[in-house]
Amino acid sequence: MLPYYACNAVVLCLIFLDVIVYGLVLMEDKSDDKLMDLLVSHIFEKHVSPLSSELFMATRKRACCAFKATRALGIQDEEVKPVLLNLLKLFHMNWELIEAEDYRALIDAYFESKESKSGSDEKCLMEHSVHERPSKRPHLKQQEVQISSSTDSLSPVEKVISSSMSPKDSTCKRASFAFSSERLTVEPRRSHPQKEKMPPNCHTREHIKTKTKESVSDKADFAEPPAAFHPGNDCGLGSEAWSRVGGSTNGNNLVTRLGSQCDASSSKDRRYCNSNVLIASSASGEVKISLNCDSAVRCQNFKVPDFNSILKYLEDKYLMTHKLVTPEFSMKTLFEDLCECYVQAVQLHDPLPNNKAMRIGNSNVVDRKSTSSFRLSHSCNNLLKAKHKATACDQKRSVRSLNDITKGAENVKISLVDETGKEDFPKFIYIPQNIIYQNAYLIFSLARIADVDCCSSCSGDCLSSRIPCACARETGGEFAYTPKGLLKDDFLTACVCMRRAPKKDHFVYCQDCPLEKSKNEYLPEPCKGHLLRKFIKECWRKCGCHMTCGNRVVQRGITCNLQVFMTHQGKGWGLRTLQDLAKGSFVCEYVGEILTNTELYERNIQNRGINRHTYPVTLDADWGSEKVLRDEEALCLDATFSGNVARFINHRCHDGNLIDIPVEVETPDRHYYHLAFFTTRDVTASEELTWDYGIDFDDHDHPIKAFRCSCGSAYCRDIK
Ligand SMILES: C[S@@+](CC[C@H](N)C(=O)[O-])C[C@H]1O[C@@H](n2cnc3c(N)ncnc32)[C@H](O)[C@@H]1O
Repeated sequence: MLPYYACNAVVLCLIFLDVIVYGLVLMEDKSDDKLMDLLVSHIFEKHVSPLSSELFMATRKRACCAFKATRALGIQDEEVKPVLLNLLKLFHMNWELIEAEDYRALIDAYFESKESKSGSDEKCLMEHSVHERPSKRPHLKQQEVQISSSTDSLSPVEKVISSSMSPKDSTCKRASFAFSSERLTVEPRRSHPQKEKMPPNCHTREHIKTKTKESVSDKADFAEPPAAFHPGNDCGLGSEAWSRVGGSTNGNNLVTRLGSQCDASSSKDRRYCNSNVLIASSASGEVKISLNCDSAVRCQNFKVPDFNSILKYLEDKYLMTHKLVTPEFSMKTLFEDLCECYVQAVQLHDPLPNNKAMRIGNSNVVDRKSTSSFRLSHSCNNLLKAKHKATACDQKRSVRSLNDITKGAENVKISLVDETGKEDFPKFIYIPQNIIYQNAYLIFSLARIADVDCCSSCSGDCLSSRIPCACARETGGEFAYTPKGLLKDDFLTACVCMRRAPKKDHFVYCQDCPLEKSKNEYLPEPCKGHLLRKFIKECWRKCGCHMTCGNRVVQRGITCNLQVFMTHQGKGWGLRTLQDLAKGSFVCEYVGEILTNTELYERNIQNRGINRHTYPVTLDADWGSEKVLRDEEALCLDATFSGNVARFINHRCHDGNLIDIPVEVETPDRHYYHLAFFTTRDVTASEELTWDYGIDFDDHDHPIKAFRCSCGSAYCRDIK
């Protein structure tokens, strides 16, 4: 209990504060007085009947709110005035239309009026309109710049950050999200040099930031422990797993509320009432997003809407307003992106064991203490990036895409997108099949395939015959594929186990290792060992079966919908699937130039010192079975200059969702074979496809030049 005098002091302080705040409100209003009066009289210029003071005041208030919304974008009232007058005329004084969607009509009209101007202003605004248009909408900007003072009243354990409108704003119809998971929105406290350089008509997020009372950067603090609280019933996420782990303060479980509140009482329009977005993550890495639109629930005749149609509606709306050019944009991917980013942000900011430095991107090693959110945003997706990037007219950011990198060479188109808009398109020649570079010794001849190695007496589909044909001999008398074209579970499991947990006897050591020999002809080092592999043998030309035979999967080429994209973890380009893939699906083959190891070694020497991605794989699956291999028989594939889409598949230590399996097609020996990628588990649309390159990060002699791994796997081998 507080003593009586202390209570009085508190009350007095509150009154004093109120007076100050009220004074500020008045001061601000006073400065606008003239303009407002002038504007309202302009509005009613042609008004014939006597104007009631109520109507005058109501109009004044609405105009005031409109200016507030545009001022938040750094636009001068004077500039908005003619636009507002025009719109009122156009809409026959219907304010609702102007106020709808956070004054979108007004803001769009303002920018459109600006765009039609000539000169440098125009150029700047054009760029602005392309890259900044989405953020013209105040509620979106709010997501990034406003933190509610109401968060102060929340318990520190919750750290739930929601937005609420200040008392001054409460009469304005404006829905606002405070996008402010503390750790997602931290910014370095520094001045922005671009701000000074910007032309006066470039209204940027930075402008907005300066106008908000309390910017995110003032609030956030990296040093604070991660927010964690029990996502109870109120957030609607109370599944067992979540509630079980919730409430702990170990930093693994996070709940962030992106709230939107507005004075419902003052808003007749239900669309602008309370809503909030809640994101929770569990220790196991799951992320759940809960949308709470209580105003919708309060609607008469409330029915649960079909979520897909809401997503479709949103997609259309965003495609229109954001002018996104990527054909793959969908709300689903946006949400997935949001989850991914959330998890990344969480991972990146988890305390590191022994205070070790944390790595962000390819080669950046930064001390945790000096880590700024600028780096965090660099490694996160563009939801976060946008916040930092779109600060000036000269900083372009637009999605760039290619429709088909294969130029028609594959059965399917493979698109490429760069959501950062910053990367040069990769330079290489797309080839759908391996080609010999120079010295590799390869003979594809029917004469080399003995009758016992093919099924000339078969017809139709070998998989449907009661007794498996000779082509199944390689896989123990059973075909590796199911009738649906997937790898059989047993076969896949055996391959994955050999790869992930190889036993000693899974390695073979060649007497005269071609890899070592290629480095030094005179004093070769002992062989480091090659992993024994399981092979698939597909039917081929000498076989009597049909091309649609179930034992011809890899040779029929890519059938799934793939996309090359710019990763957000500093890995460069990556490959993702745009469709769900069942476990055991064939994805693509690794295609490149067929080189001898000596040729590859020489290429690597030439490229030494050049900081670039490398793309070789060694075809060493059977090197142990022959005592000595001639140089021209010890082969590898290099996709650096010529290759297919597989050249974009990034490495993931241990638990990649793809596995590479050797496939014999046209040659009976195993000096040359195809390397085909199959999924190791069910993969969902938009997941990045990865495989374990099998590299030892300490072996600097490995044909794949060592890189700092940012695979994100819990089993990453490159943790130093
Ligand atoms: C076969 S390429 C993969 C495609 C490549 N990311 C690109 O942009 O073209 C292999 C190169 O990608 C990069 N890379 C692949 N996986 C990575 C990972 N887990 N972490 C960091 N870099 C990676 C490395 O530079 C590596 O040399």
